[in-house]
Amino acid sequence: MSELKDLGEGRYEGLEEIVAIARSVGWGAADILQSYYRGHTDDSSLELKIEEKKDGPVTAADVAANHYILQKLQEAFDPETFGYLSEETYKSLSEQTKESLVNTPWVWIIDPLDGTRDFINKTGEYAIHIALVHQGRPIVAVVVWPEAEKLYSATLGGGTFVETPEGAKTPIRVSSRDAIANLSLVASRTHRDERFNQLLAQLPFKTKHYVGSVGCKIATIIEQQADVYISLSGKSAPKDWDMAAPELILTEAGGQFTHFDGTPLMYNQGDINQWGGLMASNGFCHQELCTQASAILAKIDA
Ligand SMILES: Nc1ncnc2c1ncn2[C@@H]1O[C@H](COP(=O)(O)O)[C@@H](OP(=O)(O)O)[C@H]1O
Ligand SMILES: [Mg+2]
Repeated sequence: MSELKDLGEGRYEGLEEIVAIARSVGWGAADILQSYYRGHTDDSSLELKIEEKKDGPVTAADVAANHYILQKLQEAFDPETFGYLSEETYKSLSEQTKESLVNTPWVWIIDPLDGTRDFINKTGEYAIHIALVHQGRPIVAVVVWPEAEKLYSATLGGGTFVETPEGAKTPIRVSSRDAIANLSLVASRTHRDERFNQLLAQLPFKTKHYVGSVGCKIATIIEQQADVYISLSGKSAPKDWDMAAPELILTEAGGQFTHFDGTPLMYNQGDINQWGGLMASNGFCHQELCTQASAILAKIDA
């Protein structure tokens, strides 16, 4: 691999080579997840074992895809230089390793199976997220939606592309709908408490859809089937690996992705939770949506 260089001011050298590797790893992981999803029952090693954990279910598919992604990335990107923050392995890291990860400038943030609940329930809405962050911000991202046979990839400043297993890589952009009353919202199917439902009920969107997996929700926005995704933490919050790759594929496709107060999401900061309200949109009414959501929440909380 040729050298990855930080040229300053958000410019990098070597991102194209890196995203090419991440894309190939993304397709490989999709094959693994699909063999579990399809349930090749003649092969008992592909049986879907499900474990209910505090943070939700973990399946044998999560574990197998995680193993494959880490192995492939670590072969290409020296673990001496690159940190690895993955949903399936984070919990088992020692406090010392977690601390040194925070001080590592280049970190791969991986969710081998986002939308595990939907994977188990066979809605087809599950995704693989692979992002490289530099000093807390994403610079390379891959999101694969296996059941749609689509892979989305982005590099900072280089745009977002979509590809199919046999097709060419083509640029993709968000919709140009620019009035809130014409926008369609996508939100979580399962992570919604009463406060979040009240917020959504008071926002004047044209339509509301509930889709599993953050990667699939952001994919529906860059495919122009929706325009806005909102996340609001409750007792629990989504994590770095849920947001890092989807964020970059949206912003490089022309959208915006921020906290309700307009500040950027920061990753690998020690607390892997992404607390509070997060707004992802096609960009046209972003500021107005953030202002409205904050005002509605302030009333709900009063
Ligand atoms: N409020 C919340 N608390 C905890 N996790 C959340 C969350 N909102 C979203 N997530 C995580 O984001 C992913 C997509 O969730 P959803 O489909 O509900 O949008 C899931 O990841 P995993 O499936 O990787 O565990 C889920 O755990
Ligand atoms: Mg996830």
